[in-house]
Amino acid sequence: REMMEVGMAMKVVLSLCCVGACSLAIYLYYTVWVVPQRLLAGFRRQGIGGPRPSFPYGNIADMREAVAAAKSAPRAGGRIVHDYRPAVLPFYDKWRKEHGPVFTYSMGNVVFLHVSRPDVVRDINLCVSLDLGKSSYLKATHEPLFGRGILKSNGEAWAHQRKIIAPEFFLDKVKGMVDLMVDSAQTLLESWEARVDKSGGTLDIKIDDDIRAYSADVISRTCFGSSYVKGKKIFLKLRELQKAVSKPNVLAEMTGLRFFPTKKNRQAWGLHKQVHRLILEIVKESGEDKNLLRAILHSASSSKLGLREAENFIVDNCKSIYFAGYESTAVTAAWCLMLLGLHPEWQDRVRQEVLDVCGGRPLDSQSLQNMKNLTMVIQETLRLYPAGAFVSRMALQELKLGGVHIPKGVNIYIPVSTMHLDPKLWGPDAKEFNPARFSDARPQLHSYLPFGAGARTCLGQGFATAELKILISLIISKFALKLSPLYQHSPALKLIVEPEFGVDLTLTKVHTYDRSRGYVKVQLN
Ligand code: HEM
Repeated sequence: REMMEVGMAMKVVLSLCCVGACSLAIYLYYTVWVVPQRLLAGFRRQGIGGPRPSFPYGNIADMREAVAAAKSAPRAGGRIVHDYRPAVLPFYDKWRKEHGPVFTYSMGNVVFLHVSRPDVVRDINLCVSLDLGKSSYLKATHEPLFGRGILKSNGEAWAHQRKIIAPEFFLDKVKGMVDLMVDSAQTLLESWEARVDKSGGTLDIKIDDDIRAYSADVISRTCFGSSYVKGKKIFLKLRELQKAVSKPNVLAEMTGLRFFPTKKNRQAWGLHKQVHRLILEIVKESGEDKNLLRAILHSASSSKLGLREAENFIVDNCKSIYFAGYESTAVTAAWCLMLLGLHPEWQDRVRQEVLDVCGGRPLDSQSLQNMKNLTMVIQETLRLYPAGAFVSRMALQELKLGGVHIPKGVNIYIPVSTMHLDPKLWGPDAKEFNPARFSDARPQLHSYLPFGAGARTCLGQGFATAELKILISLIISKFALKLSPLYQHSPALKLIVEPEFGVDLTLTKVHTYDRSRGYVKVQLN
């Protein structure tokens, strides 16, 4: 009898396990396949199609195939092609040809709406509702890098962070940072000058590390009141962290589970802990300067947050600023110098302009404003090489934009380069470097998106522009640049689009700075 009871109990347990396993399988099938299929069917009913997804990864295999094919395709025979889409996002080109400028695709159970139709983009730009948030795709993968800081948060939490951080980048604050930025640039200029002199007047140089150090120094000093030397470890760790999380963790994205101790996860968690500790050290040592760090600390201490939450609030927002303010500006400066190296005629125009505007006086915010050619060169760099490949959003509630009904949970991706290279918007020379196109006041307001769109637009835009103008004007007024034969043009999408092998330039000194006479032309042999 006892044996029978044990047997019965075993049967019950087994049956429960079977029921549990079946329910889990049905649940997974429902979330991974049925829900996204319903969303896609809803779009098809509106006449919006897209590539057919396969179970369970959607269109990921198609995307990988297209990337592999693009990698093995022959290069443009040494010619520099500014359109980075075939190299970086080859699948979009194919899908856009097949399905038009608005189409759907899926990655795992996440549904994407690709939008490159100007009227829909304009509506996204104009939408200020909190129901349109940041895309949650890759949130699990990127968690160690951004946490719940301003870059990735949504709703009231985001609005609160934006209110604290945005005023620190208003124009009057940026004006007050110009001297610090010029100071940071001196280190780079002096080191390049010494190296050019040492090598007999001309130097081949890979510029990226020096430019990153400049950008890191600017952020450290202006926002955190500390020097790059102090912040250096943070930047190095953040860059490692960026590399560690630059590939999607598909399993974590599909299941929401991030606790598998895979090698990549362990590496990212370790780096995250180290950065957390380093940022809190900077906080402890910070003085009473009125800077961004003070504003964040003040907000954390006046909110009703527990110690742990307050620390996370501080660290996540500092990490977001370190990352946002450092990478994209450094990469944009590198692309800009590459383009000037290719276009000596624009280099001459900018050099002359700097001499005319400054006349040997130190740079200030007014002279930066008067540099029209330089402004156009930077705008054109950001049009051809926008660091952010997409503007990404998510419908946190059901929305209607540009006449398209978008259900809750759908991710909206605007491919920035496609908007920037559209010949209907920018003319037949859209793929060429022609800064003069920006001589008309703000062309293509809603289709020029290097700093994003609408309520979530980059709040460091004025800061970044000042920082870029200072660096480029000082470099151009001292050196003539030529693109080195060592340069390999290969834009690559890491988290942002960067030159895969860096930028190699040949520098020759053209002016030297004399305290009494300002910039003095160097006599070239
Ligand atoms: C050339 C340099 C830069 C480029 C190309 C750039 C680009 C962008 C882009 C595309 C976005 C997303 C906007 C959107 O989704 O609509 C963004 C957001 C942001 N950027 Fe920048 N950025 C640059 C420099 C900076 C700097 C220097 C800072 C600060 C020091 C900064 C701080 C931020 C912040 C905090 C956000 C998040 C805004 C929010 O979600 O409310 N950026 N940036």
